[in-house]
Amino acid sequence: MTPLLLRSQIHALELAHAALPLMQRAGAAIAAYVRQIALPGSRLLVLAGPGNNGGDALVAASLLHHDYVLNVVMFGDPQRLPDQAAQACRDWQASGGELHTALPVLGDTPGYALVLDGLFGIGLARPLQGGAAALVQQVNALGVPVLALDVPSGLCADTGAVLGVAIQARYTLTFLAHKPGLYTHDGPDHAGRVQLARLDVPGPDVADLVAGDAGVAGYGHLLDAPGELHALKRRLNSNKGNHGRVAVIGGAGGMMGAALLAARAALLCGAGRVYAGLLDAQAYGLDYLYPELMLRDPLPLTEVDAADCVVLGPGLGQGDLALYLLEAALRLPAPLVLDADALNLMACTPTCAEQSCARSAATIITPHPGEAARLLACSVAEVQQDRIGSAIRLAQQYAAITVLKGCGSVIATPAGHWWINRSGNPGLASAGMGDVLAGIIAALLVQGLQPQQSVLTAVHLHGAAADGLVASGIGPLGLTASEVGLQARRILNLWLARADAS
Ligand SMILES: NC(=O)C1=CN([C@@H]2O[C@H](COP(=O)(O)OP(=O)(O)OC[C@H]3O[C@@H](n4cnc5c(N)ncnc54)[C@H](OP(=O)(O)O)[C@@H]3O)[C@@H](O)[C@H]2O)[C@@H](O)CC1
Ligand SMILES: Nc1ncnc2c1ncn2[C@@H]1O[C@H](COP(=O)(O)OP(=O)(O)O)[C@@H](O)[C@H]1O
Ligand SMILES: [K+]
Repeated sequence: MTPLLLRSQIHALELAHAALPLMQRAGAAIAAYVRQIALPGSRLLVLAGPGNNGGDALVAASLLHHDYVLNVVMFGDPQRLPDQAAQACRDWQASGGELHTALPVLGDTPGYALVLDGLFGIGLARPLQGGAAALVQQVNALGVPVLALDVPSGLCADTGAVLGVAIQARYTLTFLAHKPGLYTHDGPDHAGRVQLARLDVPGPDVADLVAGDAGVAGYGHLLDAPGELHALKRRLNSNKGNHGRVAVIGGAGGMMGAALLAARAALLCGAGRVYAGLLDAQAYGLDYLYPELMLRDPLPLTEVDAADCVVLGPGLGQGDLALYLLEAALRLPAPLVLDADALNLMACTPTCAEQSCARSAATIITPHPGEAARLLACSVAEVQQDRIGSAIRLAQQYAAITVLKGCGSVIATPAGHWWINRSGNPGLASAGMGDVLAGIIAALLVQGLQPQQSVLTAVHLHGAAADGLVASGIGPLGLTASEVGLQARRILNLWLARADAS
């Protein structure tokens, strides 16, 4: 899996390799990339900021000078550039290059083929305001493809939060290592296609030694592959009893669909037996589409007691029975997946955190940002401003593997390990998708994957299913959770066959 480094960890890597000509290498990588995407002779707009990100842009400008028409806009005082960037600036001027202080008016001359955004990189320290914000807005309004250098200016490399306003790039060439902010929250909307230029610096072993902020164990990983699936391979001589029992509890009045979606997804992803304990007194005794499901009254907890994994929450409601079931489930010795209303109930029942921390089996919580905000007693905006930190805090507060859902779902463990999922698309932004995810996690878990591996694989599979459907014209508009469950089955079996063949 691809490492993701926080800014503090990138700085550690940079320090460890300070003797290398990194800015020269970054400039060369930019120039090579530009040659791939812009025709020689075309006009380029180069934005150079007040730090080393600007230095990178200026080195590239010098390298591209002979083959392109370049307009370089310097934001900030060139006299106050850091040493290497100041040298890059002198080199640019020595080669006859001009520095503009504002976007040149082009008049009748042909427009820009490409903008190189070297305003701010990982040194962005506060929201863009005034001249910087205006420049970014002007550039976004040009409607010209932008190549962001390292990070789109205005985007926080650690969190993917837009600080004021941010460059809307078509491409991002990022240096040394991938940054989490490119892959979660607003990052993917601003970064476009991301490519890494390692600058001939070996992997992030050094950064491994650097603990991030409080609670962060080290660098994270981009979840861009399914991982080890060997445990899912079935013996020829197997029976349903070998493939685990999932119990889904939820489906109060008007919300039975949520529990059925989770239960069906568990069935489709291979669980040997799936029970659905439905709170709705009017619940049908049968799921006509999937009569394989065993629909029960959630009380007594007989099937639940025997389950190898319990999913509690889809359509659960927040009444007295729901709370009773939550507290009973927290006492079960089986792994537990808590979603939706189970999380809302936990947020307003302080004893649940203590109960969750005391459990011997794995606890998995899958909040969307709204549920996470309730659990952390903060606003959704605060959760989103720091999705990695929020996921780790939740994992620690509940001693639970946590999936903070949304664009670039963040998975975190109580030990502070973290991942960002790369699969998925906004077709998933529709009702019922979270229920399907909970069911998939449980199915993988009861079939023998370890809890952490179940969560990572399920999250990636869920997104990959949506991506596969969108690629075949089903979605993003109108993609349904039921279709994602079916496609997850197809992809999981393909992954398994591929793993088997290799
Ligand atoms: N790491 C490496 O190994 C390598 C790094 N490289 C490159 O260096 C980049 C990091 O460079 P960097 O540290 O100089 O920071 P950078 O992003 O240019 O910005 C800092 C400047 O911006 C200013 N500033 C900040 N926020 C602001 C705001 N809101 N509004 C206005 N101003 C603001 C800030 O001013 P101050 O906060 O001091 O007032 C300071 O002047 C990195 O992204 C990569 O491109 C490559 O050369 C390859 C090797
Ligand atoms: N824009 C998006 N990009 C990628 N994944 C998304 C996006 N929006 C939603 N998802 C995914 O879809 C699922 C939605 O879950 P949730 O919000 O709990 O839905 P529901 O409560 O309706 O079941 C999560 O797995 C989430 O990560
Ligand atoms: K930039």
